[in-house]
Amino acid sequence: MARYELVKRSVALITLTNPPVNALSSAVRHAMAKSMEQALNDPKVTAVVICGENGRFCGGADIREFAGPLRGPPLVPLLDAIEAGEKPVVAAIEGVALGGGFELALVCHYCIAHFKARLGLPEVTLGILPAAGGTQRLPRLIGIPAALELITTGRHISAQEALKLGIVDQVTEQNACEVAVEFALRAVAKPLSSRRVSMLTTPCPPDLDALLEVVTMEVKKKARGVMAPLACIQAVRAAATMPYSKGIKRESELMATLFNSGQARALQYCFFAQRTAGKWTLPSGAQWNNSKPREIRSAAIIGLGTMGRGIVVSLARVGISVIAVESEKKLLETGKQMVIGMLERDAKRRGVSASLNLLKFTLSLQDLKDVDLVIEAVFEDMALKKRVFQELSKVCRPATLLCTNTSGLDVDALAGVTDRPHLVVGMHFFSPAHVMKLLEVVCGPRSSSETIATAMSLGKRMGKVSVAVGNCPGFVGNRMLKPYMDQATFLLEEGATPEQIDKALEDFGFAMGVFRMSDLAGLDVGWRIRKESGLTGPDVDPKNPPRRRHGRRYCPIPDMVCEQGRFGQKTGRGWYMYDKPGGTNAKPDPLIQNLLEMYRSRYAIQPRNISDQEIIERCLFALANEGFRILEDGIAARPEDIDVIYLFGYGFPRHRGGPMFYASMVGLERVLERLEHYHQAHPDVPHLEPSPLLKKLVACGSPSVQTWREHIKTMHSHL
Ligand SMILES: CCCCCC/C=C/CC(=O)SCCNC(=O)CCNC(=O)[C@H](O)C(C)(C)COP(=O)(O)OP(=O)(O)OC[C@H]1O[C@@H](n2cnc3c(N)ncnc32)[C@H](O)[C@@H]1OP(=O)(O)O
Repeated sequence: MARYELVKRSVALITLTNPPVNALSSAVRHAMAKSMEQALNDPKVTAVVICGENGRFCGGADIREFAGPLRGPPLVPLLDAIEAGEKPVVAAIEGVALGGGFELALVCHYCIAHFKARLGLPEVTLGILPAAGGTQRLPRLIGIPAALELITTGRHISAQEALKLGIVDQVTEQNACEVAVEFALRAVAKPLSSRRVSMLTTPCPPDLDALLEVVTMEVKKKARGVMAPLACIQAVRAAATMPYSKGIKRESELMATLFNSGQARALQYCFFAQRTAGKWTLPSGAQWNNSKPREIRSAAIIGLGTMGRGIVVSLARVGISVIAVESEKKLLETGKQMVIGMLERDAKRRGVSASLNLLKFTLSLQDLKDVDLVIEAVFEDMALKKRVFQELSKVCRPATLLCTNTSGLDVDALAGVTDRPHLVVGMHFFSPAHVMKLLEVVCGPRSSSETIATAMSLGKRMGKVSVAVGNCPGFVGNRMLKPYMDQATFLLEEGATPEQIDKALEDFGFAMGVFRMSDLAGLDVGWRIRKESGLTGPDVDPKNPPRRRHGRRYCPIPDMVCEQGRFGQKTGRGWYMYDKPGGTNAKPDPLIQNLLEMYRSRYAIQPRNISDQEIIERCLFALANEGFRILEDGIAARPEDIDVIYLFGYGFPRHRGGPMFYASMVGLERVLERLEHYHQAHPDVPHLEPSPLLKKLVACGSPSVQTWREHIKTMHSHL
């Protein structure tokens, strides 16, 4: 857990040995305390160097230990003792120094960082604060504004930025540990008092209160309802207004308010859920760690619409050659100019040169014969996609992978028209594809494990959070969206307004309520799909009662909104009104209010007052209920996968953990009881009928979300 060696006859080298990130588990803290004691008591030792094994200094506290009672030596006295010691201690930072790892570096009298190292205090992203003195030492070292920024955002900084800020003393391209040992030898004779950061006076701006007020407002706006950043601000205020001994107590009190909070549990769950999602498995036994992905050097994108353009940018910026195909010269030229502009802007932002040399634009599918992988991103029309896949089968070499960027169509039906169904997989990107982190990798029943491994690994290479899902209409994300949006429109019928529903969802933590989000996405897409599936338009069977389809409740209000040419932000009108087409400032529209009133009076619906609680319960429990069905159907392998999809693709608030974690936090029994209640009130809404898996979990005593998988006996796992 910590290795102790004497090097150069007088330097104690303490190496943290807790792979993969040398987290400060209780065993590591114990070993460190022993090693430090040995070093400080050994007269041969004149200086100490602390480093981490395998080129990683320290990833911070062992987050897994937060779930149970805290054991082992506390970190604060250990760190205080290191700082107070009479022998110089040098941190040799390679890889990462995060959280408690960064706090450890802050108590060392000197820091040497490898030029590729990253440092940061990401505790806030885990719902806590840096409680091993980080909130007290960092402001003393780099000042209040810079410390506030790092602590409230959790941003990682490079070694170069750390040098500029005065956090590290030297950046090296050599072995940081060797450089640190030499540095330590030179430091032996030097006085240490000015190197003890807790003894420094915090440089305090004259307008401290105004500064803290501005940061508080910013934080509240960015992370609505999230507690940890606000507690971080209070802790930093203590660093500015109190001596270290009092400030550290304040830090600890604030940590106590966060440590066992639901938000901290949710955020820590998100951290592990994201990592769990990468670990896909198939019923065949193939999985992430036994299936080798193919190397992808070249790719082709068919279609240069919004999605296609974003995918081209995502591929090119990670060094993959891309051939982009359009069907008409004008579309090709427009797409080309937009892609070039996007890549140039992206490169400028990242301070690199745009990889335009990797791009080729063509009107001919024949040019694709040698590429490793094709992603089709044409219009969401099955017949068109089938034609493209048939063509691709003819022109591409037999080993080329064929991927479809569809948001819900049958991937296996597309595989069926090719000569290589095992090489076909869905890659559902989210718009804009070069910005959104989520990728649903849709595994058809015939997709090979190598194909899935390749799509997952390509997603990772593009910086996406990739989740493997089964093949069913809408896959996971969009399948769950339907009951959520249905509830929102039913609530409109019953008396709510779009702004009331959106406010309730935004107060819950969504960046955008369902109606604002729909306006942004465009209302015409859903309308076209509803027309094509005979739910609205001339194909509706006139024998249907007006607000029913296929024996279920149906709300035609979204169709009525579209019939007025209100397609959302792009037309300047949707559920809200905007200053102009493309405007983003949503204002409630009296015309929508009129439409709702006329609608209710036409169908003799007596509007009622609807509470925010009902809005949240009906929208979010219906959402989670569909998630349970998805688990039953084997379309998602684990609740973590569903939650990750909603966190990264649909703006579900991270401090709530995702829809499935949220349901577990509310209590499955309560969710079941409320769904039963609402289903009784609305028996013609099948989505409100509690799923068998939910009932089963409640009958099993509502086990923790991490163990649900053991209770899912899927007969037809698609994953
Ligand atoms: C008395 C209690 C002690 C209190 C001490 C004072 C309090 C301090 C607060 C903290 O320090 S909170 C922790 C702050 N640190 C972090 O948030 C860092 C989290 N980790 C990362 O950001 C990344 O893992 C990384 C370090 C940048 C490495 O990224 P990479 O992509 O290379 O690997 P991953 O796949 O993310 O991780 C590999 C593996 O390691 C697990 N893991 C990573 N960090 C931790 C950690 N701090 N604790 C426990 N486990 C960690 C991760 O889950 C992966 O494991 P898996 O099994 O593959 O899921």
